Amino acid sequence: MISADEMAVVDENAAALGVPRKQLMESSGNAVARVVREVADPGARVAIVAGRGNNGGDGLVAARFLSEYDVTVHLLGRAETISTDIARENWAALQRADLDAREVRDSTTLDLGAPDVVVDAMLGTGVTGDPREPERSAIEAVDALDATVVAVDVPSGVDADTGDRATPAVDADHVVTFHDAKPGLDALDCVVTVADIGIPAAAERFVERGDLQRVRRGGETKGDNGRVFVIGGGPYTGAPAMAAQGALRAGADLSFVAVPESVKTPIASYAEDLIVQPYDGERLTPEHVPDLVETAHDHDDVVVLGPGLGSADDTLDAVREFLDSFEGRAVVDADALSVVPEVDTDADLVLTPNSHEFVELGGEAVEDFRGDEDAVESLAAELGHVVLAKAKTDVVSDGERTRVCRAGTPGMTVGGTGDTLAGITAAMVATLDPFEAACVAPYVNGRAGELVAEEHAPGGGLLASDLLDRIPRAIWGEDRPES
Ligand SMILES: NC(=O)C1=CN([C@@H]2O[C@H](COP(=O)(O)OP(=O)(O)OC[C@H]3O[C@@H](n4cnc5c(N)ncnc54)[C@H](O)[C@@H]3O)[C@@H](O)[C@H]2O)[C@H](O)CC1
Ligand SMILES: [K+]
Repeated sequence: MISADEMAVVDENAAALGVPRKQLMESSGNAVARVVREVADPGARVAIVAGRGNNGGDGLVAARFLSEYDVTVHLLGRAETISTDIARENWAALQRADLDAREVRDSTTLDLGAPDVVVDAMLGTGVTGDPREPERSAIEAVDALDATVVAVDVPSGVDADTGDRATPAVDADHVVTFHDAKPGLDALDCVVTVADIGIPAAAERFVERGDLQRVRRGGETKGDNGRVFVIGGGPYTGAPAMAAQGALRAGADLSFVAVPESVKTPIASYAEDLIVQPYDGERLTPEHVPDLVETAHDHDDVVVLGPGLGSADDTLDAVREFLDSFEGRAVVDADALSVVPEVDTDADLVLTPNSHEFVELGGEAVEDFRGDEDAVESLAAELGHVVLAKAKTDVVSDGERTRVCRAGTPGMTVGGTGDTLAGITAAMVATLDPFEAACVAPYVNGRAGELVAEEHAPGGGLLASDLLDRIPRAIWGEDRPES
């Protein structure tokens, strides 16, 4: 089962892997034609009613695979209003091939004749709201016919995710859906064919640019896009600042940094955008914990626990106590990771171990997580938290779902890229399900590194701080062609 939103992610990932949508459309149209051949003999009259999106595009492709039938294509609107390049190119091919393809400029003049089969290629997963004209009249015309109806992807007027039927909606005898079953088709009283259209499994397994569709920028008031609260500092100062800036660059509205008084000034000097809240002393100790937990709970912050904390005994005691009493969402990184197996926390955690910390957490020692994804999956299942295992190839698992992220560049072995990743992850956790957040964050971090390498550090010498101002482009950048 796959939702329409998830299908759009997989579609774009297939394109990123070199299988463009036009190729998928060719396979989709071919699959529709195969079902038409199952339900009608050669010579039968086939009316293909096409909308102006890619659902219509599938129908236009199907027309080319039905040469032994008496096919008429009815495009619901003027060709120049076709909404995607690939559908428009398929319309042009029909015109040049001199197939009987007509533009229906006024839905009241729609005359489908008396076809044996109707292909419903009007509305698919891109439908918004109840069918509007001309699709509305066309659906009523199709339902009034005494013909076998083959719907493309989903009957027009039916919601692919919920199965809800708009008024009007097509009564289909057959539905040809693509790649995976759609939840909304289950309850329909018709024959459903799930057609493989050549999307590689990798389009779901690997995190690619399609996953960026998940990144949400929501509400209008400050904080709607997340508040991140970095608890770090201690011996090291760069790490908490880098994590806090990474969070802002990835879309968080506010980024707070709790660090020892002793390092407040250098951290505040890194970026005026950070709100530094010092705690007294030289490092995190248990007496600081109640206030930190209260602050995090009061503001529903996504916490980043760990950057630069160091591993003094009383600091690790403080981490233990924090996790014991914190019930919100947190990214746990660096020195804070080692105590996670010891505490039974109610918090929703995303753990971001490198290969050394992975073993400290109880994971199996592996060369690279790629090829040993099971090790990550079993550790996540054992700990009951999302694990983002970082290496040349990152592997993310929540104990059931496991995905692989290959984005990045060799120069990213430099110190600090784990800190930017922790901040990006927290920003994503603020608006996404923790597993999805943990999948898209390393893609963003890796893509930012690739942009740095492309622009000014091709051989190496990349600084983690170089990633920061590339993060927005990695997410919302201009290089995301319609594919
Ligand atoms: N991997 C795959 O599953 C593939 C699926 N394909 C097909 O693509 C459609 C989705 O195409 P999309 O262009 O996103 O949207 P639609 O064609 O479904 O509809 C958009 C189209 O219709 C207009 N529209 C939207 N809402 C309404 C409405 N309520 N009333 C009237 N008109 C409406 C809108 O303006 C657009 O013009 C999917 O279903 C598959 O069939 C790809 O072919 C390849 C891979
Ligand atoms: K349809």
